[in-house]
Amino acid sequence: MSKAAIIGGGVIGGGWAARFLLNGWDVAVFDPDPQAERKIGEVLSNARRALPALYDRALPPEGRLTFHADMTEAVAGADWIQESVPETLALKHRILPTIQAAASPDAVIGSSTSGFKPSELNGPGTRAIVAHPFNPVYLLPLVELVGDPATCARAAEILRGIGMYPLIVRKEIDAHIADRLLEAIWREALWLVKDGIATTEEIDESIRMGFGIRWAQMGLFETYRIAGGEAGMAHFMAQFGPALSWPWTRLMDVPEFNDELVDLIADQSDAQSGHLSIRELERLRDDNVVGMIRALKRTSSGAGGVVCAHEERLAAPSERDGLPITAMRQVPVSWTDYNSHMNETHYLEAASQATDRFMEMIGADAAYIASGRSYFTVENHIRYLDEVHAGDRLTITTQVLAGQGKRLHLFHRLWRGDDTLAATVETMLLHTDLSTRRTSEPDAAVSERLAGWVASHAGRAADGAGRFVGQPAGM
Ligand SMILES: NC(=O)C1=CN([C@@H]2O[C@H](COP(=O)(O)OP(=O)(O)OC[C@H]3O[C@@H](n4cnc5c(N)ncnc54)[C@H](O)[C@@H]3O)[C@@H](O)[C@H]2O)C=CC1
Ligand SMILES: C[N+](C)(C)CC(=O)CC(=O)[O-]
Repeated sequence: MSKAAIIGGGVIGGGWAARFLLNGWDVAVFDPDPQAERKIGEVLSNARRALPALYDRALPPEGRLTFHADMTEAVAGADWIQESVPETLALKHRILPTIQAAASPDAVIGSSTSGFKPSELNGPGTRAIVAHPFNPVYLLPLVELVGDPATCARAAEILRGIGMYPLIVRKEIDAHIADRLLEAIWREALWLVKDGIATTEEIDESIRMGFGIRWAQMGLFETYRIAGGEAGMAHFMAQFGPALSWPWTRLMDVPEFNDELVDLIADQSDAQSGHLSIRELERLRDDNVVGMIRALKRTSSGAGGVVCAHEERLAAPSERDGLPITAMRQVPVSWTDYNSHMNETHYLEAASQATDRFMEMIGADAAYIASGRSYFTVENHIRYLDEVHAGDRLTITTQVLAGQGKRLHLFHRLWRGDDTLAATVETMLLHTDLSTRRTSEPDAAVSERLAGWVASHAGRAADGAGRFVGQPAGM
């Protein structure tokens, strides 16, 4: 079991704790704030409802969370130590030598700093790298890594293992890459509010109704390439380049940071969002982010591509009761309904995932389908046996009832994490030629693999198979 030590458990430390914990790491937290345990508990309960919802496979079982009054005790034996104390260089200079002294020689020591360079953070004898994440750390994959190349390479591999996207910054620079970009927008936004051009709410609308949606899927340069039309990037630059010297920007100048500016922004922000608590806003943000990343999974773009790659790495047991496990996943909140349990449609969605996996197992995989052959479902019978709730782990086994010629007859069992049989889904499929859309014989290799499964499941009981709707119990 791997262990992470989180030094400073505020907004970002809490997010790191959740990211590691929900990916099966043990997590030890040191934070002198007496409220730290409560705050991390609240962040964790938001993370538990959001992170598994990105995945169509189950995450590993959660690790163990401990809180420590002594920093060296938290750090002892950790494979990854993440410093997330406030953004003050003097404080980081006090903390890092203590971490270094207690750390295992090969532990990665990361700092969440938004802006300090490794050469500023490290003094004699400390060897921290920058591992700068984005809020919410448990959902957003990006981590900027800055520092010693060998340590960054090792850190990158660990971060991929917990579903993150490490971006190694080629040369250290104040505020790394993303925060330099964010700072430019932040500065311009502050000017617009201070000068009475726009309110905080209007600026937020200008982002979320337009370019904010674009950026999640293609970033800046690819979007602008498209904006150049068929002539592409060179044309885009020729057309909009002159604006660089027009009065479109005040980026070289910053508004004076004083109480008046803080009050102006804070008052408008309260008017805009003060009717929701921070935890409510976090849940709203998380639900939206999950929905967007799931949409990006369909084209394996951006953060969606990172989740797809991570999903491939998530190992699942292969067998239960002598039957193959064809799906293992957690139930997202979005699958539940007004009765506070998993809605009927998603029993079929989960079973359909199991059918797809079984098709892969007999060689009717993506390449086979691309070659013009597939299976079409012609009938399903679902028995809803018990309730399933958000966050429950579902394990699905698949039994082959018949598999000769064009016919493939499957019986899926949906097991809840507490070993309760929650549903069975009986599915009949017919092999189909995708060019004629008519049934056809599978190819010899698929038939042969299927025959192997038929033989190994022959004679097994399948309680509940072959039932019809309305059939009295016990019949
Ligand atoms: N808030 C954000 O959006 C982001 C912040 N960061 C960086 O993460 C770091 C932490 O920022 P936040 O989490 O926002 O701050 P925060 O104020 O929410 O949390 C800081 C935590 O550190 C604790 N702390 C204070 N002194 C400590 C000490 N001596 N030892 C251990 N813990 C101590 C505090 O009790 C608090 O819980 C900063 O370096 C910041 O630049 C990075 C990415 C985003
Ligand atoms: C405002 N901030 C500089 C602390 C922001 C970050 O560092 C990253 C983020 O999550 O936006």
